[in-house]
Amino acid sequence: MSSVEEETLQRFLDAAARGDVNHVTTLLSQVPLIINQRGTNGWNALMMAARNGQYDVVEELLKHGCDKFSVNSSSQTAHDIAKFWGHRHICNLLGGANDVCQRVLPGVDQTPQENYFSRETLERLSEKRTDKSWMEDKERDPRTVYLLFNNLSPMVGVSQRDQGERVETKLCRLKYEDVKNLLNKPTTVLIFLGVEKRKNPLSSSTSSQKEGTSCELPAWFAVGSDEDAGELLKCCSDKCCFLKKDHRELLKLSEDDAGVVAQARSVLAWHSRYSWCPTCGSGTRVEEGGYKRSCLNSECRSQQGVHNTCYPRVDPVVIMLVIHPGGNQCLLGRKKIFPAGMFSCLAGFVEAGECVEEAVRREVEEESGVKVGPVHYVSSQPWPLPSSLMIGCLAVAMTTSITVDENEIEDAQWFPRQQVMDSLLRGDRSKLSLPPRQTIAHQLIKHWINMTSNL
Ligand SMILES: NC(=O)c1ccc[n+]([C@@H]2O[C@H](COP(=O)([O-])OP(=O)(O)OC[C@H]3O[C@@H](n4cnc5c(N)ncnc54)[C@H](O)[C@@H]3O)[C@@H](O)[C@H]2O)c1
Ligand SMILES: [Mg+2]
Ligand SMILES: [Mg+2]
Ligand SMILES: [Mg+2]
Ligand SMILES: [Zn+2]
Repeated sequence: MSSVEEETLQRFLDAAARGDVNHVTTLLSQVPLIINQRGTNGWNALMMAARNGQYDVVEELLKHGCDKFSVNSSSQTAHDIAKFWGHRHICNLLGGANDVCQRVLPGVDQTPQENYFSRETLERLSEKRTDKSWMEDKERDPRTVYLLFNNLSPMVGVSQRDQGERVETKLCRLKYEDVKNLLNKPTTVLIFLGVEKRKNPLSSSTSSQKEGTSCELPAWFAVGSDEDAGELLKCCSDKCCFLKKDHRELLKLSEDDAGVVAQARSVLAWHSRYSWCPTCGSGTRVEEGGYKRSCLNSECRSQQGVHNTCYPRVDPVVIMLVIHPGGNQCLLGRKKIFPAGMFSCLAGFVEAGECVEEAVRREVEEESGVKVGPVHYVSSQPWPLPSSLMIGCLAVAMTTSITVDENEIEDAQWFPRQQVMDSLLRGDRSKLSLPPRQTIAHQLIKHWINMTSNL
């Protein structure tokens, strides 16, 4: 960032903190990108306004589409900051529909929580998946956006930002002309992801109007190909590459891009693992915009009734922060593959014929020997590696002695709340390091800390 840009950003942040709406609006019209930029302390304008109770500025920034989920270096959102400083009116503004929620569901925790991989920037329009001619028109439409995947890795461009401090990984958005030859190849898989969402989803009053307008909007497709990566990169004129096969690379995307990748990658992973009919072993045909594989054998049992083998699968996984009966410690474990010093929430696949609460109790007891009583759902997260749905819970321990199942985890311990806070909020990783903010494990831990700190 040049010194002029730095100075403009400082003036913008000061204006937000002071509540000078006019100055904020003027600077926004001159430098729109400034809206989410963060100053030296990691705070953006929304956080500054939230800290100082500047209602009008918060309203103006939201109107201009600022990112209300962005976090400062202590992992706090603007909502966390407003809550901490007691600005309830700002919490309501940042929480959106909280007032209505309080009225119809009194007592329900309203802390807005959006997990990485969860953001839906597209309207899936599932009813259009069977409309072949609409789909073909969309495929050829020059406004249509194509995302290209090679062996499940998305094609990205890499751009430097913020004086090289932060490197942003952005999905390459290709056009029909770029991919049309690839689409003709028999091994290419094409997935209809949806259409772009309208700016104001509440604006149309009837469903027929909604139908009319949504269908006009630009469509997005994912294209999966296992051909030579070097050849595929020629589809794009910009400098780009395929993300490395390390799952941490997927955590470098923006929230918007991560949401689309979660959808595309899970469906493509299903195609790559389920090429043959799981019921009779025959070949299959891709249908419904990539959301179904039908068996080619007309005698196959999967042709009758609804067969879940024909649709992309989602595997439920429970992930839980277990709280000590004393209330001031939580149970964290580590797998051998974790980086040194890192501990996380316990987790495990839900088994057939098992409810979420029982899966939590069973997995915790299997892995740590601790018996769990009440279980409370907090939030969920799609985890596209390849297609888990993480179901995040808080659970209360009934016993405290730990016996680690060494086949699954290497260690499990009770950690005092203060030590967890030091790591989470102050970045002190000398005694404990936690998973990054993009994981629901991190968000569950943060949720517990927030819940119990009278913020
Ligand atoms: N987003 C997060 O914060 C986060 C944190 C922890 C774990 N996870 C994910 O949750 C998943 C499950 O956690 P875990 O490994 O502790 O589970 P787990 O404790 O159930 O143990 C995994 C074992 O369960 C068996 N298994 C049962 N059903 C399975 C299925 N449908 N697919 C694959 N294996 C199955 C396999 O033997 C596997 O080795 C992990 O794969 C990981 O990717 C995500
Ligand atoms: Mg387990
Ligand atoms: Mg486990
Ligand atoms: Mg298990
Ligand atoms: Zn079959």
